[in-house]
Amino acid sequence: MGIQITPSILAADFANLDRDIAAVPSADAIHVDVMDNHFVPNLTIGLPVVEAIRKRTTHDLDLHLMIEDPDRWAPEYVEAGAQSVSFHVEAAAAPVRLARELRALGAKAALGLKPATPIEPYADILAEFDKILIMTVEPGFGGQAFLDIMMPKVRRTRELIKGSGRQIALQVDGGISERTIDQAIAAGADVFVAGSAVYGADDPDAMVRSLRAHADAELHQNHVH
Ligand SMILES: O=C(CO)[C@@H](O)[C@H](O)COP(=O)(O)O
Ligand SMILES: [Fe+2]
Repeated sequence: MGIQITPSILAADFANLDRDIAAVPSADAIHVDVMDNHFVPNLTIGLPVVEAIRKRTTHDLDLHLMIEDPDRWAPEYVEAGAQSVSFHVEAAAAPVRLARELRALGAKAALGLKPATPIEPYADILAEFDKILIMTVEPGFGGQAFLDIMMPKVRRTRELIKGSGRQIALQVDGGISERTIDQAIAAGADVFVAGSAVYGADDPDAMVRSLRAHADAELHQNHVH
């Protein structure tokens, strides 16, 4: 599977999404944060904007739904053109049924966990997912400080993934930068969301490549995965 760097357009200019998505050709996918002002105290974009983005880029779209009632809405984001849809376990009524529905529609299904949500209760359903998303900030806003206290959970999740014998990606989201990515990779993450680090850089695409180089170097040094 390898390392993946997925820039978050939450830190882009929402009036210039076309330009800012085109500014990161080295991205493995574009991370799109959907917030509904209920599951998190912030409001971003929804289906019409995802449909519009889909027409403007050939990159995969990695949807991160921070919304209530994902059981109702997540499949619609596959119809809108997403290749991967993450929903939060704290919000889902029937996470296994929803994961199966997303996969049946042809998308990857990912299970998201807020910082205070432990992974252990979900050990038996991990194999239903293509990816686990461990939040390394409280969801809702970009530009927050990386929570290094989440690294034990990332390690435990990597162990559970190994135990499952499946190819399941492990994504971290929040506060990822050249300074913090090493800790996350050492803990076992292989997919990295970066918003402010990428779009706050003078050259966003150079930052994507730099983050990947950091991750590759740390991976080879530690042989963690
Ligand atoms: O899901 C979220 C925030 O809730 C993220 O995807 C942020 O967009 C990451 O931004 P940075 O922490 O990298 O600035
Ligand atoms: Fe996100």
